[in-house]
Amino acid sequence: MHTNIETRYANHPADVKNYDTSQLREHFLIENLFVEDQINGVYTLNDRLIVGGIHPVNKALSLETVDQLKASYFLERREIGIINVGAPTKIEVDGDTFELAHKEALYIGQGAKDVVFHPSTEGKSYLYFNSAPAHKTFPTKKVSQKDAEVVTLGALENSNHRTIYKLLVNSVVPTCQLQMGMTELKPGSVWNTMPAHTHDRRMEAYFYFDMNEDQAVCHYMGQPEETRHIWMKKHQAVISPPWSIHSGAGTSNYTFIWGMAGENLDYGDMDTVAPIALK
Ligand SMILES: O=C[C@H](O)[C@@H](O)CC(=O)C(=O)O
Ligand SMILES: [Zn+2]
Repeated sequence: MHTNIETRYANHPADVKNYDTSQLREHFLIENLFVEDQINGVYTLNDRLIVGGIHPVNKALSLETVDQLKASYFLERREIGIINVGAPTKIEVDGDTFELAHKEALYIGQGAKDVVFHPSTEGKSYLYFNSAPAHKTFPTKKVSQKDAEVVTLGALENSNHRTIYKLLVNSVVPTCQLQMGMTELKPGSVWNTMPAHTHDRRMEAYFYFDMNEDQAVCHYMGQPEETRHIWMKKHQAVISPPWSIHSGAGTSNYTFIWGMAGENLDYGDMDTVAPIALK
């Protein structure tokens, strides 16, 4: 076995209000996604999303089923989205090989039995994934930044100039409930998702990368009138419950991956909160 998936329960906002720093980190922060020759992650009871990292170095790693699923194979009742945050690498899906360049995504539909992640021959293979329960099989598809729905938001004057690549969204690839994409901040811009928002219909997970090891991102969460922060390093992820804002400010620019699951596939369904309304 090379897979480690830890269960995290969902939290009530009235309870989270009383969490200290270590409790906030224990419940929401995901620190060790990339361990050599392992698949590591978290099964959150927020919409049952699995958030994980795959780091094959010396051997290929198969997507094993885990206890939480009580399924004979991982994708028996699930779909998965994978984004390459490392060197170019190969993923095999029931005998078909997909070459994934840096920042390319792969959607694998429910029912795929043999999924194998290979070490990179050009550097280190780092793959980040989100997986959600699925009721139907949609075709497996590779998605590059050029296939994405792209929007550029913000301005350098507000330190939030950024490009959003909607990779695994329903205008690009049909999915049951998973949506994933990547947001790149321009040099000099540090704020993501500002103005912030909530979407009670969907939970979300953020994963920060593309930054120097000695830089950090201060991630904001909580109800808009009761916010908290979690300091995060490169290659860490954080769970955002449906009732929480999810926004961050870095000590440099960075890129992050967002992934959602829940009630709808409507990216635009969000309740925006003005900066001056936050507490
Ligand atoms: O619900 C959507 C997600 O929070 C992100 O796509 C927001 C984001 O990338 C940004 O504004 O920088
Ligand atoms: Zn969001």
